[in-house]
Amino acid sequence: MSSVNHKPSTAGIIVIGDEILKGQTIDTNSTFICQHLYTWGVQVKKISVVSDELEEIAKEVKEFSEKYTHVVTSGGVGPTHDDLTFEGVAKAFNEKTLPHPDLVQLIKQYFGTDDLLSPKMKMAYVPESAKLQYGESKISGKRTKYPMVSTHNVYMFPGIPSLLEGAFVLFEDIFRDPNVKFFSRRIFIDTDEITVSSILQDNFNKYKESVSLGSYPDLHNSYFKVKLILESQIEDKLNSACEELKSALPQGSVVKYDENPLIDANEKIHELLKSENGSEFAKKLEKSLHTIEKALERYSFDEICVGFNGGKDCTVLLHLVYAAVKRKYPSIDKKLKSLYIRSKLPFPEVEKFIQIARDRYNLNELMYYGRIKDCMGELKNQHPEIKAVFMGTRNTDPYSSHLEEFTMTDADWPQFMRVNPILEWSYDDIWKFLRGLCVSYCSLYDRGYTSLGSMNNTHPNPTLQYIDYRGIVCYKPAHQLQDNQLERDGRNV
Ligand SMILES: Cc1cc2nc3c(=O)[nH]c(=O)nc-3n(C[C@H](O)[C@H](O)[C@H](O)COP(=O)(O)O)c2cc1C
Ligand SMILES: Nc1ncnc2c1ncn2[C@@H]1O[C@H](COP(=O)(O)OP(=O)(O)OP(=O)(O)O)[C@@H](O)[C@H]1O
Ligand SMILES: [Co+2]
Ligand SMILES: [K+]
Ligand SMILES: [Mg+2]
Repeated sequence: MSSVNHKPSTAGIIVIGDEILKGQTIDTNSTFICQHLYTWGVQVKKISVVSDELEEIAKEVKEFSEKYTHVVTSGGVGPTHDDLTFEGVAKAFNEKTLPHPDLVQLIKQYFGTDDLLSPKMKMAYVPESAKLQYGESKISGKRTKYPMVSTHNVYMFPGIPSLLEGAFVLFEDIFRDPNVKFFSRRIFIDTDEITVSSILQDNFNKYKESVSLGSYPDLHNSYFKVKLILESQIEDKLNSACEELKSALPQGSVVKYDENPLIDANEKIHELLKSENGSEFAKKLEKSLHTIEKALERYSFDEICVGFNGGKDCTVLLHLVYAAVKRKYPSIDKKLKSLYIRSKLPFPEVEKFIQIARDRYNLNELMYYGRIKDCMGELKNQHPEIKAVFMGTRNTDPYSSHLEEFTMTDADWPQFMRVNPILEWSYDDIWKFLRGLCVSYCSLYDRGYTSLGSMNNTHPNPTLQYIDYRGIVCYKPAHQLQDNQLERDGRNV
């Protein structure tokens, strides 16, 4: 084995395309490439975005190729006039482009033309010294149909994210540095950067030979203010730096944070249950899990749907149902359905959170506008397969004291089974669950809102109000509300 402090190989990434410089497309390819190169032990030194101009591409490729071990490009390999990557790379090495016989053959197979002047054939013109590299599918073990073009130390990938992502991971062997492994640790703190800057500086100075330390504030996180990332190739050094830093930070400022409570969601919920062993909360949580299990026995995956409007109660509900569904159907490829009935004046913060949750929980969101009862009728028409709607209703909600865990909608409503797994939960229980598992919730709750309706009828809860040192009116976060009875004090209806 070679030395642990082996100098890592380096890489530069060149993203090619006017659409990115005009802000019409968000570049996700460089992030994807960086994440993979990092885990493969390669240090990315620079990312550059260049326009679809031959000179620009050639100049950047030349410079990157001289400076870094590897150069990865994304984009500009299609058939249209603005796809100039192959020509640009050729120019960087003072080469011409020539049609590569294998590519000519491929294009003939796909498009049925072997006319060397056809625009489709443009994709076959690559730098003279180009090599074609075929990946091997990780699933079938077969050689991929379309090759990656490389020359010297430059590797050219398509710009379409799904194509780039599919292809890039197949070439791990080209990039992976077997002598390098990065270890990393994260510390989350709930004080601001200024308070800890001198502590960070001291730790950095002491370990700078072997450990890198980064500080990343997050202005919108409900759980921490700053994320600290320590990295090293030497695990022992990393551990000492990390331990020393933790004890130097102000007492109580380090918070336990789970960056992805959806991973092993079911196991984590059961850990919470165990840690609350025997409490009232644990009993209610256990009963909720049972209700959800029963519902999943009674109704098939297609027959269920989660009522999700971005509120705290349905956030708890969604997380519970998600965990149970994952457990019951571990390899299902269908999306869980959610129902969102949009009010006339939704808060933008709520809408944004609903979008984030939709992506995170991989939901098939069915959205309707108008009165709830009418929307339920539309739902019935468009999705006759749905029989049951999971809801985050609690007994203390208006008109809800009579509800049971399974209650049909009222006789004069479109008929659905309402499944209410968290009926008995108190306001505090809701926060114990969300904060105990680090589940993300709508940002309005951190600004004093304790229950959410529409913009025209919802305000921050007056009990949470205080005046800060500048004399400005502020609100404490919802989870700090003392009197559970006052939950709806910010609501007009
Ligand atoms: C899926 C679903 C089913 C509902 N079924 C009924 C019902 O059968 N009878 C009823 O009076 N209200 C029903 N409602 C309305 C709710 O009781 C309640 O008025 C609505 O969720 C607004 O709550 P909020 O004022 O706390 O925001 C239903 C709502 C939803 C989302
Ligand atoms: N517009 C809606 N679209 C879909 N489901 C809804 C809608 N309104 C209410 N629900 C369902 O009814 C439940 C009860 O609504 P409620 O407003 O009390 O709770 P919440 O929105 O989850 O949280 P909060 O009480 O903080 O507003 C929700 O949890 C959700 O399951
Ligand atoms: Co509620
Ligand atoms: K920083
Ligand atoms: Mg609500």
